[in-house]
Amino acid sequence: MALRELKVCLFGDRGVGKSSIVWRFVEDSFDPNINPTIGASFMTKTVQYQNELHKFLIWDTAGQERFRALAPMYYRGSAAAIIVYITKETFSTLKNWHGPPNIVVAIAGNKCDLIDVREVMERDAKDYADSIHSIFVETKISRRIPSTDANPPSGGKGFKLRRQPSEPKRSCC
Ligand SMILES: Nc1nc2c(ncn2[C@@H]2O[C@H](COP(=O)(O)OP(=O)(O)OP(=O)(O)O)[C@@H](O)[C@H]2O)c(=O)[nH]1
Repeated sequence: MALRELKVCLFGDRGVGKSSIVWRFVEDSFDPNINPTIGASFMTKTVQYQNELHKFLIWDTAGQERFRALAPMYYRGSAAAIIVYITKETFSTLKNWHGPPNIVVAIAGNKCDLIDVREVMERDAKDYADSIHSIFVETKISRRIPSTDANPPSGGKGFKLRRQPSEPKRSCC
C-alpha cells in the first residue's frame, strides 16, 4: 500500500490547546494538567484512507512569545498548518502565525465547551478564515466525540510518541 508523509504544524498562543488537539488525534486522550511545550514536540500518526496510508508528521510548537521566531523553520516543507485560538486576544494574534501561501491552513477555535471563555463570534472567525482562504473549525478537545463512522481510519497503530502522557514535554529542537 502506498505511503504518503505529510508534515503538519500547529501554531497559536500559549495555552490555546495545541498539544491537547494533537493528543486527542494521536492517542484519543485528554490531560487537563498537560505541561506547556518548550520549543516544540513531535509525534506521528498513520491513518489509512482508501488505498493509501497517510503518515502525519506533527510538529506541535510552543506558544510562548520567545519561540515565535522559530515558526518559519516549522513551516518549511509543511503540507498543512493548524492555527489555534480561544479568546479575542489569541484571535487577534492569528496573523502573527501566518506562514507561506502554498500550504493548507486550518483555523481552530478551541475550547468551545467553555462558553465564558469563548469571545469570538463564529461568524467573525469564519469570515476571517475565508479572507485568508483557510478552513475554519470550532473544537473541544476535553470531551471525546463518538465516531459515527462505521469504518474508522486505522489510526492508532504505527504512531510513535517522543513523550509519554505523564512526562513533561521536552524540547526537541
Ligand atoms: N475545557 C477545555 N480545556 C482544554 C481544551 N483544550 C485544551 N484544554 C486545556 O487547556 C490547557 C492548555 O492546553 P495545551 O494543549 O497545553 O495548550 P498549548 O496551546 O499546547 O499550550 P503551549 O504548550 O503553552 O503553547 C490545558 O489545561 C488543557 O487541558 C478544550 O477543548 N476544552
